Amino acid sequence: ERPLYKDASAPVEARVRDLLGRMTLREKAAQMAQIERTVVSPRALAELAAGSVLNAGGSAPRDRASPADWARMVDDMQRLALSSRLAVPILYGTDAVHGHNNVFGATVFPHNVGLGASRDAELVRKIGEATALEVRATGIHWAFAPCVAVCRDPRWGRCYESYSEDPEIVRSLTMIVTGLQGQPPADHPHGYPFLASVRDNVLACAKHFVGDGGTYKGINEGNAICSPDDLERIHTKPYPDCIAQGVATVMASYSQWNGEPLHASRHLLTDVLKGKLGFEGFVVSDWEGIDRLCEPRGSDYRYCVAQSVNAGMDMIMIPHRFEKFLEDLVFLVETGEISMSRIDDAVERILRVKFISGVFEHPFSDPSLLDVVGCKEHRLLAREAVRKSLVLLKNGKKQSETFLPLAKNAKRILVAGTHADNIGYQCGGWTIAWHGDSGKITLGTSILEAIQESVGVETEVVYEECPTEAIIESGEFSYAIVAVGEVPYAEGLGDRTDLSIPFNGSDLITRVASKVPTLVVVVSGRPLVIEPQVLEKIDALVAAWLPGSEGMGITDCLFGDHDFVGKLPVSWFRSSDQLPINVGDANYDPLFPFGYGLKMFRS
Ligand SMILES: OC[C@@H]1[C@@H](O)[C@H](O)[C@@H](O)c2nc(CNc3ccccc3)cn21
Repeated sequence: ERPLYKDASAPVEARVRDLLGRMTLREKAAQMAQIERTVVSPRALAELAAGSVLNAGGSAPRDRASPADWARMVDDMQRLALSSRLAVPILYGTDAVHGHNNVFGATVFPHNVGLGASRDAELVRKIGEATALEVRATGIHWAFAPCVAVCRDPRWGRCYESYSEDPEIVRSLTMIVTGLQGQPPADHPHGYPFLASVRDNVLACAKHFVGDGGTYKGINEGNAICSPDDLERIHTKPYPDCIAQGVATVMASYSQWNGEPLHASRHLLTDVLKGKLGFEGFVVSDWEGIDRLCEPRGSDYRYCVAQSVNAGMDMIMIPHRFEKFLEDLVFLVETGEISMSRIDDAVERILRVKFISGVFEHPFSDPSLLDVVGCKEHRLLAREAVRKSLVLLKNGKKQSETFLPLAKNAKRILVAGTHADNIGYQCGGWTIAWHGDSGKITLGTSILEAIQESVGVETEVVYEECPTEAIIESGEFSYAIVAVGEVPYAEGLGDRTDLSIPFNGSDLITRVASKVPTLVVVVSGRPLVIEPQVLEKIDALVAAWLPGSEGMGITDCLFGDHDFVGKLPVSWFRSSDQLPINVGDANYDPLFPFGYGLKMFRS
C-alpha cells in the first residue's frame, strides 16, 4: 500500500522518518548533493537521485530564455527525479537577489544597498512577494536570498548586496523572508522551516553565514578578525530574525572567522546556528565552498567533504563533481570518519524542507503564473522602491537656494555621462550575467528614457555621453543631468581600493558644471570619492545606488512628483584611506554621515 511518506495528511516528521528509513546510504548522500543545471542527466537525477539543482549566475536554458523555457527545463528535471526509486523530488535554486535577475524580462528591483536607504521593511516584504511570484512562474522552488551581510568595508565587491553597515537596518529588512516564504502562523514552532503557499511562495536562503561583510579590508572570501561579541553584535544579528520568520535554508560563507573557514566551523554551523539559534532547516554550502578547505582547491576532496559535513554542512553546492562527491561521502561514512547520525541529521533537514515546501504534492510548475514575470504591477512596485532608495546629498549651492525639483518645461537640457542611458549599468551585478553587463541586457527604462518621458513636449533633451567643450559652451542649456558611477561587478571582481568615480567621471562633472547648472546622479554599489572641489561646483547630488530596470523612479523625484525619503545606509567616506569607517566609530569624519539625506520640500 501507499508508503507513509507519500501521505500528505501524515505529520511532516513522520514522513521524514519513514522516507529516511527507506533510503540507502548512497541515496542519503545524493540528497545532500546540489548540482549545476549543465551537469543534470538521467543518471544524475533518475538513477543516482541528486537532491537539488541550481543555475549559476548567468546560466540559463538559452539566451533570453522565456519564463516558459525555464519552467519546461525545471519540469523536465523534476520528471527525471520522480522516476528515481523513491521518487524524491528535487529542489531547484537560483539567485533571485533583486528580482528574478537571471531571467530576461523579469522585474529588476534595486540592489539591497538601495533598499537599505529606504529603511522600508513593508516595501521589502512586498518585493519578496513579487519576486517569489516571478520565480515560481519559472517553476523554481528556492531563491538564494536574502543576503543579510552587514558590510563594514565598502572596498568589498559585494557591498551592494548588503542592506547596511548597521545591523539593526539589516535586521529590519530581513522582512523579505516573509515576502518570499509567506507569513508563518503565530503558533509556528521556532526555528522550523515554513512555506505558506507552494503556488505563490518560494523557499528563502539567509546568506552568507556568518561575517561575510566583516572581512579584513573587505577582501572577498577573506578573514573576519573580531571578537565573539562583535561577531554576534554585528554579523550574526540578522539571523535570529530570519529564523523567527521560518527561513528554510542558510548558506555558509566563503569567508573565515579569526582564521577558521565558515565551511568547516562546527562551532558556528552546529553549536551556534543549529544549537543556540535553533535553526531546523538545512545549511547549504556556497559554490565549491568546500573545495576551498584545502590547497590547491579541491585537491583533497575527501578531506573537504569530511571537514564540512562534520562541521554541520547539510547540502553541498558541489556543483560539477557529483559522482566524486558521492564516492567520497559514502567512503567517509563506511570508514566511520563521518557518522551515520550526522548523515541522518542532514538528510532529515533536507527532507523536512522538501515536505514543508509542498514539492511532493506539487512537483511541477503552474503555467497560470507565466504572465506575472515583469508585469506592470511589479514594475510599479520596483519604481516605488527606486524612489524610496534615492538619497539627496546636495540641493543648491547656497544654504538658501534649492536646485531640485528640476523644471519639466525647461527649454533645453543636457543629459550626459556613462550611466545616463545604460540599463545594464543601472542594474549592476547579478543581472542576466553573473557579474552583470553593459547595454540593453533586459527590458527596462534608462535614466535618459525616463527624462525624455517626463519632460514637456517643448523641452529639447540633448544626450551626449561625453560632451565636447563646444557642446557644453554653445548649448544654452537650462541645466544638465550628469549620470556617472560604477560598471557592474560581482564578488571578488568588485573588490576595489580605488573608489574614485570610474571613467574620469569627476573630470566630466567638472567640465559640465563649470559652464551649466548641474545635477549629478551617482549609479554605484557603494559611496564613491567626491573631491571637495568637485562637490562645490555641482548644484545638486543624488545617490541612486543600483536602481534596476525602473528608471522612472529616479525622475519621479528629480522633477518633484515625489520628495526624497532615502537616508544613507552606509557612511559616505571622504577618501579610501579613511576605510573602514562606520557610524559609531571614534573620530567619525565622513563626507556625509550614516543616516544623512535631504528633502526637497519642507514637510
Ligand atoms: O550562485 C550560487 C552562489 C550564490 O548564491 C552565492 O551568493 C555566491 O557567493 C556564489 N558565488 C558563486 C560562484 N562563485 C565563483 C567565484 C569565482 C569563480 C567561479 C565561481 C556561486 N554562488
